[in-house]
Amino acid sequence: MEYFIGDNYSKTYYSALKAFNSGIALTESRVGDCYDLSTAMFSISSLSCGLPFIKGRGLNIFFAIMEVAWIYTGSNELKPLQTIIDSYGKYSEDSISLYGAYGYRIFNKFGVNQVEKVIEELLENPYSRRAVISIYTAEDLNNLTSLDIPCNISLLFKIRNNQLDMTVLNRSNDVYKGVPYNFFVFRLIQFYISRELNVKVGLHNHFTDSLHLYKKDFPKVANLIKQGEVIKGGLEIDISFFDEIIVDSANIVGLNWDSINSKRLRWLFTSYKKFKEIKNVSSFEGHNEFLELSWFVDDWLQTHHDISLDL
Ligand SMILES: O=c1ccn([C@H]2C[C@H](O)[C@@H](COP(=O)(O)O)O2)c(=O)[nH]1
Repeated sequence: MEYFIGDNYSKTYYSALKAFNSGIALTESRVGDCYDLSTAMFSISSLSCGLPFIKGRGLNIFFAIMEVAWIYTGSNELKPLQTIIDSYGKYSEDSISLYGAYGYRIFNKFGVNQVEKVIEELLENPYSRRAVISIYTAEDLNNLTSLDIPCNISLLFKIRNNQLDMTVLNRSNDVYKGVPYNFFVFRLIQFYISRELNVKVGLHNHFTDSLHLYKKDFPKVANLIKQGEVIKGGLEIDISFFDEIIVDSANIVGLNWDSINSKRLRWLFTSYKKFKEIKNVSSFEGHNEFLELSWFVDDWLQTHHDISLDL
């Protein structure tokens, strides 16, 4: 078992990438050969929204925010995610919905709003050890040919020291493409519940039974490691960012980007739309006003489009 413990998402995530630097045996998997580190546990104490920033990683900030808003609205529709990542349809059986959709399972699918139930339980019994959100179900075992079986299987909440701790249980985790987005989306659920309970947001624990890196992504990770430290001392966006995403979640997911209330979110999505049309960096005009987001945008532009905002 590997442990990655820290007070900064970017630095802790970076230490997990570094763990793939040493001779781990290559194993086969459903979707290609990978290096499997086996069980791993992250435990992060931070006041950020959970999105790691590593220069050169080229994380898709537009997708990350779309996914978190999509989960918050309890949707299982493919379209919002496909709007950002064209190829996302490969995870859908009917080209309309996603079988494993996390938000749909958390809020709707089982006829229980599990977030509200957890809030009720912890308000009534602050010492409860029964506040559990289930994502994976027995039904999934009967449907293993699905293109989208949930990887994060349950979320556990406990109030300790007047803080809301969360433990995410994960069965299978892609360290490169899965972990950063998984941190961010479940951090929103932790934030929302802690806000409703009026307690501080606490530890973010994330256990996986398989932390792996696909062979095809190994050179990119090796490059990040060769390049050295996390730029900007591990940039963090404050967790209050979720307040803005929650307010605008329907506009984000509904693609009504001109109507987004938050200035920085409206800038992000309308600029993105313009960029898709004109493929020119000028679409991100005014970026200096939104520095934290601009670091992500710039890294995405540099990594995937070979252009820069010159921050
Ligand atoms: O939220 C998710 C969803 C998927 N994956 C990755 C883990 C695996 O690499 C792959 C799913 O493949 P199976 O474990 O289902 O074969 O996607 C994640 O890391 N997080």
